[in-house]
Amino acid sequence: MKLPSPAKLNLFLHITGQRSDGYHDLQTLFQLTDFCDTLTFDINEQDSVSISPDILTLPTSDNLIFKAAELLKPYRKYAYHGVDIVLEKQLPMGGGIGGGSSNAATTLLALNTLWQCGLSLQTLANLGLQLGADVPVFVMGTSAFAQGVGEQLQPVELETPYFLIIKPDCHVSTGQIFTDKHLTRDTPPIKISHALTLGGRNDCLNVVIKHNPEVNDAYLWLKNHGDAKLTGTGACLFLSFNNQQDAERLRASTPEKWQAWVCQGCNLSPTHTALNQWIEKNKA
Ligand SMILES: C[C@@](CO)(OP(=O)(O)O)[C@H](O)COP(=O)(O)OP(=O)(O)OC[C@H]1O[C@@H](n2ccc(N)nc2=O)[C@H](O)[C@@H]1O
Ligand SMILES: Nc1ncnc2c1ncn2[C@@H]1O[C@H](COP(=O)(O)OP(=O)(O)O)[C@@H](O)[C@H]1O
Repeated sequence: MKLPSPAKLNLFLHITGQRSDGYHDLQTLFQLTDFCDTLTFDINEQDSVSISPDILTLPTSDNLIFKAAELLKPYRKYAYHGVDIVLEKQLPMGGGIGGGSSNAATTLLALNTLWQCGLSLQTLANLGLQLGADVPVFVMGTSAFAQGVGEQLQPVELETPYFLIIKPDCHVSTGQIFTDKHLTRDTPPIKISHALTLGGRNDCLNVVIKHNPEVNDAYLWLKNHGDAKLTGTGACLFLSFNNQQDAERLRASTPEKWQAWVCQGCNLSPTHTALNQWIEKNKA
């Protein structure tokens, strides 16, 4: 089973409060995209989980793909079933586009079918939340307005523009951003109708820029060309376009020190589209 694993963008990200466990309450608009990793799953009968090729900076036991598979093991129909997974990585890691969370969600969705676990999407999303706040949106598989830490999801139909995504050459620590005392933590909650018509801003932007001069440089450059935004806690920035040619043109002139990609927004996750096709094709 070969499935795409998409990136998300946070079209805005408001921090509305802080919980007693230290985590922050958010309101965000998740837009799914067609910018994807690819995962191939091959069931084995040795009860083992393998991931190839190795990622030098990421031991297998820390890989969210491995953690997702281990989380699903108790629900397998046959306890001897394992899986060999090949990961074709395209999405930059730790860039605020949710690649790790997306890979975890794709693994939960694939193995729920291949291991015949029979869990509902909501149960898979609840399980996935243990791995990261962004896992549920990828499991549920639609662009969504999210609240809580990102697990209270209301599916939405968004426009599907093209995006230029750029990645400054630095790694933003999400923990450092959320512990900065200057972070805005009291944005008044908005209603979904407001979110869909008027949008919002990214409350993390100023703190991210303060700690990461490379993000500041890239933000200033992108801002010259339109309404530049930060996704999640960065480091990636993005700009939307009505047509692909304009996005490609700006990508071609992006300074070489920054990675840059063009993709399109989508309302249904490419994982779900491919999984549904696989299920249809493999019906007995
Ligand atoms: C900010 C968001 C928005 O989509 O995206 P990313 O930039 O990571 O993609 C997510 O909510 C990121 O959630 P998640 O992926 O679970 O965060 P982690 O990297 O595990 O969080 C690192 C640390 O940040 C703090 N943290 C994280 C999320 C949150 N809602 N409140 C927090 O206070 C916690 O101290 C946590 O230990
Ligand atoms: N399969 C994976 N792909 C990417 N990152 C992973 C994966 N498994 C674990 N990680 C870890 O999760 C961190 C966050 O990754 P990612 O979801 O890509 O970024 P972000 O949370 O910034 O959107 C990475 O820095 C990496 O250490």
